[in-house]
Amino acid sequence: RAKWSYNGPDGEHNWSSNYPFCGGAFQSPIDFQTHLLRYDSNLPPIQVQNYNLSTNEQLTLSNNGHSVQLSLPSHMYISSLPYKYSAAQLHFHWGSSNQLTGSEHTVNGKQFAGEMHVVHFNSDKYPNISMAVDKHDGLAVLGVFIAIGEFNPAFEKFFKYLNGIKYRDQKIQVPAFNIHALLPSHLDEYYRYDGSLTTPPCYPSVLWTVFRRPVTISQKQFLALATALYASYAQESATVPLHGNYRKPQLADNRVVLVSFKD
Ligand SMILES: NS(=O)(=O)c1c(F)c(F)c(S(=O)(=O)CCO)c(N[C@H]2CCCc3ccccc32)c1F
Ligand SMILES: [Zn+2]
Repeated sequence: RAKWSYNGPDGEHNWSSNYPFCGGAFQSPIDFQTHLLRYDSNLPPIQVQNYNLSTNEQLTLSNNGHSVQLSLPSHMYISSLPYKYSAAQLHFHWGSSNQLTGSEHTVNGKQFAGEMHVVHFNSDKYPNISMAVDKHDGLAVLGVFIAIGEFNPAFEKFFKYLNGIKYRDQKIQVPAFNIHALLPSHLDEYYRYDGSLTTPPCYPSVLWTVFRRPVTISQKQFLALATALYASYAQESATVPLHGNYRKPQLADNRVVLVSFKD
């Protein structure tokens, strides 16, 4: 597997030389420009099941060198889509300590401070995410914009452990908690389009649902996320900070973005 990063010689402009899909169609993220949007009254509110995990369950929090990810049990799922999509993991994209612009999707060019992705796979058709990841109906990702505002106690449930996974491939077990509390209000208002993984191998296998409303975390919480982690291994002398891990918006081509809200 070729290495890739968000800047330098292995940056996104060169992803397609090792990962051909990254130069293909249906790429994500995109800019939700008003003229691309089409209201669809048939889009139901997003419904999720078993997101309220019990505290005696444990989740694996890890630094994979590209993001901070939290493993999720497959008994969590989305029930309002044409297939059952079971949870796999959630992870984040952010800017840097002085750049409050780290979201992947944007709204009329507006970038939020960060973005959370809850990755699910089609468990009606595939036994696990590895079998689903490159199929056109394989994945469904919930995108949540992150804005700076009130302190968010739900995010603190795992932000407080970030110093235990400062370096690449470090992982720790953390007590599970109510993942639903990480989602914004109004799960009935969202953008919907067919797209891809936003990291290599960029498979065009994702049904994207990006909620209209952001969640907020405090400036202090955002700084912890933006400054705690390294993309480099613990024993490496040259540390590489992990920040700015967002792909730029891709061409929408003639894709329509459906929206579940009118105004
Ligand atoms: N933005 S995004 O497209 O949602 C997105 C990321 F940005 C992202 F960094 C990851 S990663 O952390 O796994 C690092 C690089 O793949 C994923 N992983 C997914 C897809 C790849 C295979 C796989 C296997 C198990 C669990 C999750 C995933 C990802 F889907
Ligand atoms: Zn992501």
